Amino acid sequence: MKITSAKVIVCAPSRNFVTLKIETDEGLTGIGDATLNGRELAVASYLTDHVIPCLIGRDPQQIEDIWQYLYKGAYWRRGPVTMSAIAGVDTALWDIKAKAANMPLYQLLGGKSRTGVMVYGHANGKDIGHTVEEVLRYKEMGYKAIRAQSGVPGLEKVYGVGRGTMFYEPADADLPSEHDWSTEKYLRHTPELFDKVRAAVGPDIHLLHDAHHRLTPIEAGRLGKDLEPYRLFWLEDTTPAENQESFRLIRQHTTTPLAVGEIFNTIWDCKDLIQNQLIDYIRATVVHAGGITHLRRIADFAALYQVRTGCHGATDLSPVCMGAALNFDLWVPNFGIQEYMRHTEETDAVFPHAYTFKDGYMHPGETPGHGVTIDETLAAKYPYQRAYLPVNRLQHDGTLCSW
Ligand SMILES: O=C(O)C(=O)C[C@H](O)[C@H](O)CO
Ligand SMILES: [Mg+2]
Repeated sequence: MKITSAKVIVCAPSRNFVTLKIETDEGLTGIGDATLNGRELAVASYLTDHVIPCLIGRDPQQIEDIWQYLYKGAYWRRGPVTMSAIAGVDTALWDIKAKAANMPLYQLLGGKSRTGVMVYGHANGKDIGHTVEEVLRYKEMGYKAIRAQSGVPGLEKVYGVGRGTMFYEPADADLPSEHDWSTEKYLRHTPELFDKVRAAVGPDIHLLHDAHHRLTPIEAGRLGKDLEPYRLFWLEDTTPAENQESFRLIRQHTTTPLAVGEIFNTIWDCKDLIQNQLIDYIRATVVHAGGITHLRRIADFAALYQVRTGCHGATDLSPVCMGAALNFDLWVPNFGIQEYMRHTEETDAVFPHAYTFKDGYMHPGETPGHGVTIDETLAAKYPYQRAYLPVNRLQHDGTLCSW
């Protein structure tokens, strides 16, 4: 088999997505997600200008060799743009291989290890009362695991709390919007939020929370300790993880399970975190961590240290990534949980998919490949629209801090 052509499709059905489509001389095609929120066109150019010319004529069945060729062959390794581009290629190649085998991708990976993929949904409210209502609404919809985020008194805009309740979308402006931040207000408010949420939802629902990189390690330790009575499934991204060693300080202070890694792009970003057992869940995902080929490597390494997977699954990861991730999740032995933030109807129409949700669990479906396609005619009706993630400033003096 040979790759005869490949193209990048950029479209914005409610938000921007970058999709790579690969065609072969045997009529099989595959698609991969290569979306990098707020930097989409950089990946599109990387693919079109630098990767696609190297793919033509290659055998799409040699997935590992093509992965190594793109990773080592660029000389410039790692980084979100490079690794999202490689992920787009890798996902499309796994799609083709599974179609050629006439199997859903999870079968090719080794078959299913569970009956369904437990997912967590996002309950967001403007205040504690509203968040409690939303958590109960998610419980009613069948979710077994729910992330709770709430507005903080005295802060105007807070990560995780959007305008709508089902489709929170942080990339909301054609220049970055500005949020304000106060760690003191957040740390006062969050234990009270979980006190109320846990009392309302009962002991059996898994609760999660995302601190979105805003705390120092010692503040993170304090928050983890304050949340211990509410038995969280995980506390995510408490502090930026460039310095992997800093998680040791958090660990020394709390038994609340820790998750990190949605912005990681290779195994090197989490090597120390995993081998020192400083985290419990690794959030790396198909699209930003080099595709199925590399994510599988991270998960196998994590398994040695009893670290489980918890793939990122916000709306900026396209249904193509979701389909690939669900096939991965159904197979991976050390699975923990999968994030599931529903896409809008417009997005779902552009990306018809085989995956389904029922009673808190998802299934990738039985369609050969990863089970997601793209309607190119419909996609063309939604041209790219520049959209940035917000920036954050300390409320008291305007210092730029992590968003
Ligand atoms: O879903 C999450 O946990 C996030 O933190 C979402 C991120 O803010 C989003 O994917 C950024 O593009
Ligand atoms: Mg997050």
